[in-house]
Amino acid sequence: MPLSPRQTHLLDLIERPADLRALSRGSLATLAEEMRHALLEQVEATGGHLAANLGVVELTLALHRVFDTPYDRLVWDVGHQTYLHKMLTGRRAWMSQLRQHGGPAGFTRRAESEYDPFGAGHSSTSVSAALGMALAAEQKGEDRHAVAIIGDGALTAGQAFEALNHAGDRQANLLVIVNDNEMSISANVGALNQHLTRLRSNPMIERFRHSGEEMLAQAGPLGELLGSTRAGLRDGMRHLLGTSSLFEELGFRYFGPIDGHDLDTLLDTLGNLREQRGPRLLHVVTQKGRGLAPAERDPVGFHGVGRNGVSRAMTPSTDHQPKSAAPPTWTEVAAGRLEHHAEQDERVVAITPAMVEGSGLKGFAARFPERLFDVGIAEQHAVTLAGGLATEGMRPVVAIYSTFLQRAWDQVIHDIALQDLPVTFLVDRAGLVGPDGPTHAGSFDLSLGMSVPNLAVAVPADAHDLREAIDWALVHDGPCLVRYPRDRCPDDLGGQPLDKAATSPRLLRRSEAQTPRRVLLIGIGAMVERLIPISETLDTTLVNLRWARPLAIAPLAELAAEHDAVVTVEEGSRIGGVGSELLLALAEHGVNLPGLRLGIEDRFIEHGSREECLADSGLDSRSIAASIAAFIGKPDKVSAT
Ligand SMILES: Cc1ncc(C[n+]2csc(CCOP(=O)(O)OP(=O)(O)O)c2C)c(N)n1
Ligand SMILES: CC(=O)[C@@H](O)[C@H](O)COP(=O)(O)O
Ligand SMILES: [Mg+2]
Repeated sequence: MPLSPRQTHLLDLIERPADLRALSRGSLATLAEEMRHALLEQVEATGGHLAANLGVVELTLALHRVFDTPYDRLVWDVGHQTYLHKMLTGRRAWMSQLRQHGGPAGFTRRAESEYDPFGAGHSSTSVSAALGMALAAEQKGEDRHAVAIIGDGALTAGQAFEALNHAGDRQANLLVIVNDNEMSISANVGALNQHLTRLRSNPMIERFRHSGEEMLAQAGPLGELLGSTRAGLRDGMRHLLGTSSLFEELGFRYFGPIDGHDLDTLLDTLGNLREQRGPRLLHVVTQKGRGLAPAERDPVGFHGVGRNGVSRAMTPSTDHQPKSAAPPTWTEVAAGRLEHHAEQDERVVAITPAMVEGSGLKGFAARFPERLFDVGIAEQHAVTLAGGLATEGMRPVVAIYSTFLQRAWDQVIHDIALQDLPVTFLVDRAGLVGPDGPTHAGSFDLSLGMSVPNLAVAVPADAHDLREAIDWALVHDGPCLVRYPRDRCPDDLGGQPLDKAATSPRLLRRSEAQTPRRVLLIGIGAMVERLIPISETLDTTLVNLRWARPLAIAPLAELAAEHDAVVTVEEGSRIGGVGSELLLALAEHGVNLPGLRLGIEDRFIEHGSREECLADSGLDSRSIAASIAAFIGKPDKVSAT
């Protein structure tokens, strides 16, 4: 059922937030309606993060109405809920290319607009960043507001607490807005979430607060005098009732909870807060998916949707749709093997930092609910928790995206590898992810992992390798990282092992070319599949490396010695990656050949489709073939040694 176009008379008037401030207050409810509809139309056309945006229509409008943006700084956490913010800040027409090559990013981005004072994509940074801005304003003597808007999910991360801890102590001039919709991507978890629920569901506090404030208002000048101690009175009441908020204990004045869809309440409350200084926290209750019934019912399914995702949701589904014949994703294959092991071995437990769905753990959750730990957005904790479990003989598996693991490399090194603990890391979204862009690209797990002692690193090229790697990891007496991309997974690319080790590379093809043009092409991970036709066309030998650590250097050196050049291809940072390590190791083994390393270039790759991102880094099939051909076509270089 296509979305019916609707007029957006008021929204059409808004080029900048200043235009919004010029509208009559009475027209704002209509504007909110228009914004919600424009959002649906836009996500229908482009896909993107829908449910979180539907939940912040009124909040976004109210913030830009009350605060003097961009002079006042709005720092949105994660940034996945900023589509309306972008619409109101001069990017509405451009949004038709959202997350596409050359279009606006799906997150905030400094380079995009002066209204995006801080870029994000990873969660829980907003309070730190806004605090930095508040302290800078203090240093420079500027009276500007710094406002962090953070979700209840993002609030579960350690960094958010670190920032609150600092801000409360400094008594910084900072407003933190907690956008509480009781959801992370999945239902939110944790004791803090329960604390927010208690705060939400304490009408007694609200009654006391309102009647107390009314009394003060009616007391005229005396009330005003007392008004300065109003926060103190309120704090006292909360203490008396035993419902003091954690935030007050940390030095913030706590306001709310208020209904984040009630525009009048939002405007009044934010207006009042704008007149105050010091650390303030406003608890706003919103509904993820608000205004689109299917998204309200299923905010998890509507966290992110593809093109036409809105109209599809509104079309009654037929249960007879043909099943897709496409191969499974890497995520599905890995999750299936994990479940297989969990079935066999009760020591196998899975840990996810708030990515149950994305990491393919729904099946595991249903089958082994007691053995799945969703720790919230807490990557560092997830890793060290696994370490603790491993010390007690469990076989923990941390299912994590490469990009989010970046948060926890100290834990991987210090807590896991240094103690040689048997923790398995299923590192998903390794490589270029596409529309989420550089904030979410998994470019660094290989170059980081290559240098960590004790850490085994599997780079499976197909489902067969992936299953074997997980099998190996779960009996190995030490840590192991298994990495794979956001893509479909080929079943079995075949090939012969180079030696008897379980971690041996596989030879897929032998070159028939004569010296001096015999090239050994070493494919790393998911790149191997696209190298098969290239190696045939260019007549190279082709090896599927399978394991980056341990690196099977002896059989590889033997094979390389029969060649005149070596080319490595990996979907990870070229700098310090597997290719670099391999070529150096070969040289140390006396095989000193000209080498070409293909990998993610030394710059951040912009968003686009996954194929466009690969092309941007020279890793699509055509570019790889061209690079190798150019390399082979330089006989001087090839014959130089
Ligand atoms: C460090 C990090 N871990 C995980 C994610 C993936 N992620 C994106 S949004 C999200 C849920 C955030 O929940 P919340 O902050 O409450 O925002 P909501 O979507 O509910 O508005 C998660 C887990 C991320 N972006 N960054
Ligand atoms: C905003 C965020 O970080 C997630 O929602 C992310 O976009 C999910 O990515 P996948 O679609 O790859 O699971
Ligand atoms: Mg939330």
